[in-house]
Amino acid sequence: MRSSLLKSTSELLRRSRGYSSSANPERKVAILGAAGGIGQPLSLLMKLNPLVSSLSLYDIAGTVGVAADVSHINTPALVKGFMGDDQLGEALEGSDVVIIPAGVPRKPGMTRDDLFNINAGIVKALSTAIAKHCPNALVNMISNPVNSTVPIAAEVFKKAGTYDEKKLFGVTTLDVVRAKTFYAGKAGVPVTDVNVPVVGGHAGITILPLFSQATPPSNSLSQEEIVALTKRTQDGGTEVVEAKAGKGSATLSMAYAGAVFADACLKGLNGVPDIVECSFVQSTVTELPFFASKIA
Ligand SMILES: NC(=O)C1=CN([C@@H]2O[C@H](COP(=O)(O)OP(=O)(O)OC[C@H]3O[C@@H](n4cnc5c(N)ncnc54)[C@H](O)[C@@H]3O)[C@@H](O)[C@H]2O)C=CC1
Ligand SMILES: O=C([O-])CC(=O)C(=O)O
Repeated sequence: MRSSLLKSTSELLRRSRGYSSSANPERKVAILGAAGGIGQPLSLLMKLNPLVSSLSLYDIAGTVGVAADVSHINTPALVKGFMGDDQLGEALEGSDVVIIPAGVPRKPGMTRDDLFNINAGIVKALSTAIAKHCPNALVNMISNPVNSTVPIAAEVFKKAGTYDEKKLFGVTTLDVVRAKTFYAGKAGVPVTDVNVPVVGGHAGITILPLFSQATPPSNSLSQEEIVALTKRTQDGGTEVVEAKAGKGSATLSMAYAGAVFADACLKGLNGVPDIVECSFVQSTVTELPFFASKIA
């Protein structure tokens, strides 16, 4: 009697969270730029995510090998590779979440804004295809400069009549990941217990880690140390770009952060919002009329 009561209570809980009684809903995730430095490890991490039933790997080159490789992993997600403009529609069709790490990364001495000219065109083309083939998908924008690529996508979606501010995100979760790691090291607390809210955008001083709100709180950090932690978080991308000395920017930590954010999106779709510890730029925050004229 007790066990059947427990069973029906947990069944009720599952239902109230939007799960079916037996399995998770079918969810398709598409990664655009899947053969790149971020795309490959991100493809691996999404293949490991039990909430993904179909994984669509798209790039302009190299996806045949990446898809064959990832598809051998014995997890449920069915993997398919797609390459080139002709296959973009099929790659996107029916996607619930689209993750975009397509585009060029920085080299030492460059700012994220220096990537604008080339990445703006890539993001515009991919967003146009998303509006056509999966207008209801949650879009996770990784391509830099995020502060600009998100408004570009927003303008494309508005023009297509598919814009929904709740479904377009600039992924800035890597700033949270860094802030947590750096804070845990300085405060001497276990990193797995740490949360640090980060607000704002994803470039230099627009990245605003709120160490005053960090948990667990630390009384031992001086003002100087908090200023140094803030600067290190804001310059985290540059730290990696310089360390890689011309071989690109953060890829592994970004793939991790992208997988964390996509997982939060999938849980949100399943009725279990878990986005609190992630960080994202919403198009409404950074949107500028300037971008409307750029893509007109
Ligand atoms: N949001 C964030 O926190 C971060 C963003 N990034 C950004 O992510 C982007 C990608 O970085 P990486 O993976 O290191 O670069 P990468 O050069 O290693 O890979 C980029 C991939 O995009 C593909 N690509 C280019 N044009 C495409 C198109 N039209 N459609 C589909 N795929 C296309 C390329 O073939 C390549 O495989 C860069 O813009 C970088 O600045 C990087 C780290 C953190
Ligand atoms: O700094 C870059 O160019 C890549 C990036 O956005 C990051 O690592 O945060």
